Amino acid sequence: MKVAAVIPAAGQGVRMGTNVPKQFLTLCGKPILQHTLEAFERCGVVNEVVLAVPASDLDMVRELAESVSTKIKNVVVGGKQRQDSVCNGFHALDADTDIVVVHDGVRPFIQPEHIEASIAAARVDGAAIVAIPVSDTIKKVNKEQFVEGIVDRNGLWRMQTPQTFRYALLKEAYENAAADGYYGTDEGSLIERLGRPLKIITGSELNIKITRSEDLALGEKIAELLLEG
Ligand SMILES: Nc1ccn([C@@H]2O[C@H](COP(=O)(O)OP(=O)(O)OP(=O)(O)O)[C@@H](O)[C@H]2O)c(=O)n1
Ligand SMILES: C[C@](O)(CO)[C@H](O)COP(=O)(O)O
Repeated sequence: MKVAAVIPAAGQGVRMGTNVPKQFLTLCGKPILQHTLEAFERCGVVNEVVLAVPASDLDMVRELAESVSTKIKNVVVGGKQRQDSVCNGFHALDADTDIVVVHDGVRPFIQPEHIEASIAAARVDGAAIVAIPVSDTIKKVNKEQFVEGIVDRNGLWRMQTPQTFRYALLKEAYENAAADGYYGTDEGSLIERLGRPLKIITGSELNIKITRSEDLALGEKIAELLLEG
């Protein structure tokens, strides 16, 4: 079985507000993207890794990636939106790939067992997403920041990555989305449009997406916690 990971890391990091895109910021002494690559290096089931990065960082990332990972198949230029970047990475894969694991470059605390669980589920069900159940009260809030109403949280889960698919299914999902000009915030939404099942794997609260500046301090603590464990 050939398993490939596509890691989108071509975002601007607007919400982080730094000049350097957040995937290259230092967390516990190394770039965030390096932590992510090391997690995939530790995951024995993944055979190869494709990265999508900003055009201006292609050479720098290729050097970094090849120094920490033995699995780099290609480093490609990302696109305008996250979906474009993942799609560019997908097109760098061989057609005999069985399973594709999509994982945000800025989720550095993914544990190999969650990657493996998503792969095992995708083999059976075609598509699997790592997610966690919502544990707060959820309300709909308007632009003026007044509550419009409560949302029943029963059955609500927060989607993370990895999002893992059989190659042929993801290919069909991209073709379908491209034909309709559809953009989603995750790959799972492209599968939903096809009406295919999506299995949910329970993940971890520690698998945060580094999005805003406060996530950097939180990330340092999570890294300490994982090192202790
Ligand atoms: N055009 C894009 C946009 C995002 N990403 C990647 O998708 C992941 C999750 O996206 P997000 O957290 O939204 O990152 P940014 O788009 O960089 O953040 P922002 O929306 O704050 O600009 C990140 O690894 C990011 O680099 C990408 O590869 N290409
Ligand atoms: C794919 C994702 O990580 C699932 O939670 C998320 O949607 C990506 O973040 P973005 O802010 O929508 O780019």
